[in-house]
Amino acid sequence: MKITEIVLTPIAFRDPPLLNSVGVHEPLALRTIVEIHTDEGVSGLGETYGDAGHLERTRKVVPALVGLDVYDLNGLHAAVAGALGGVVGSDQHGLTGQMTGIGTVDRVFSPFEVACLDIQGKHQGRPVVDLLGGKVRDAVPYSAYLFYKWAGHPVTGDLLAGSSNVTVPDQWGEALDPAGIVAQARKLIDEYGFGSIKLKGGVFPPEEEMEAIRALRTAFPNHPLRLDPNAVWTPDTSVKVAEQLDGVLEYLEDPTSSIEGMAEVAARVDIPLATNMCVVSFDHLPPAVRQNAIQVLLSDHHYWGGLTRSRSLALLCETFGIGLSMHSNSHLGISLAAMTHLAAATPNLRYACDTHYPWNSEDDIVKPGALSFVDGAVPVPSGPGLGVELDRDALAVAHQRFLDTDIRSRDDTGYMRRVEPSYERKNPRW
Ligand SMILES: O=C([O-])[C@@H](O)[C@@H](O)[C@H](O)[C@@H](O)C(=O)[O-]
Ligand SMILES: [Mg+2]
Repeated sequence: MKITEIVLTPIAFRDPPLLNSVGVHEPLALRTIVEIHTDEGVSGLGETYGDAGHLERTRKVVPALVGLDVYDLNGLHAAVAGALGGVVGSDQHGLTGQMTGIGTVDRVFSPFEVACLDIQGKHQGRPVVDLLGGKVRDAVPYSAYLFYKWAGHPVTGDLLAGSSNVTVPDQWGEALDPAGIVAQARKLIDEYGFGSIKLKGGVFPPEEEMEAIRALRTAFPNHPLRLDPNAVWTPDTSVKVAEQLDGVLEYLEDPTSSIEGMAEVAARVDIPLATNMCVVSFDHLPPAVRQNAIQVLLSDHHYWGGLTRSRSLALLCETFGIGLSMHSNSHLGISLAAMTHLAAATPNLRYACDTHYPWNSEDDIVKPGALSFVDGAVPVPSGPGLGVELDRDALAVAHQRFLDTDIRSRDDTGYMRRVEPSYERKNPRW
């Protein structure tokens, strides 16, 4: 079954002003939608990052993939590696860890692999979960992903003109203190039924973020809690926080940077440490295992080379006694479907997965119906392949948004500086 054509459509969708350790989300986030067409008339979908560098690398490999068989995933991976010719990318904002050569290949390969699995599933009349080993759960639990945030994006005349005085409030409201974070959690949990909570930290001094965690514990006594400051604490600060939140958090995510830094903290604390920053490609695993740096890995098929490689990663984690969770960046429904099929086929994925979806779902480019949240979990779409269909009108709107904006790469720090010119990026900050 040969690939006859690949269409890449860069899109932009609205994103609230979510704060993190390097700044704040811009009003629009970028993705690229991948459509693969075949000589048998079956087509498949993938979704990946939309930043300029990644888009360019993704475009670069397309000619090498046309003519290949959608069942030859090894051949496709080799073709991507060959076309990239050893190039090493960067995610610039740096929140998904340091990229390596193999990590770059895996990142570019991923949406093509997902689209090929979508085609294989449609061809065989089976959902993707069946191609990954079969369903071990009917629905995949996700966590309420909380962010400190402004009431809305600052606006003066044009969208990015930059004054912090005027804002257009969004439906989520402001969350800059424990009460705001608890209110945000309540809204997400009321609407989606989430049974776990993650707070994106690294925004305020650790004492304030611990206060927010304690407020969440009081408000939601039975919800497992996580805190993720994206590696802006020193090892000593990380140890202090871990000691004070021992018994409160199910895991502490990326408190400090590097495998060595995480190993130092892990040796001094009891609380499990999780990462989606210091172990982000296969060549990071041996040193992380040798140094006992992490207890939980947040996998992410977008940079671990797609769904089949993520299944291999799960097995490696099981082998080395590392727990498995799932990471998310801003994304739409094709990614949510892929994440759900993967998690449903991964027996040792025992933590609720992260998802940004509630923050961005209003601009989704898949037709409604296939994806829903029931008690905080997404039932595995039952249709063949990924089980989702493109909404061509919504895709056209999202592509036009991309054409109309100047944003070509995610730049949380640059956007923050337009609003607060004295903002400095620091690592470690505390
Ligand atoms: O979207 C964000 O601000 C997150 O901080 C994201 O970029 C991270 O990659 C991610 O969610 C994480 O868990 O580190
Ligand atoms: Mg993280």
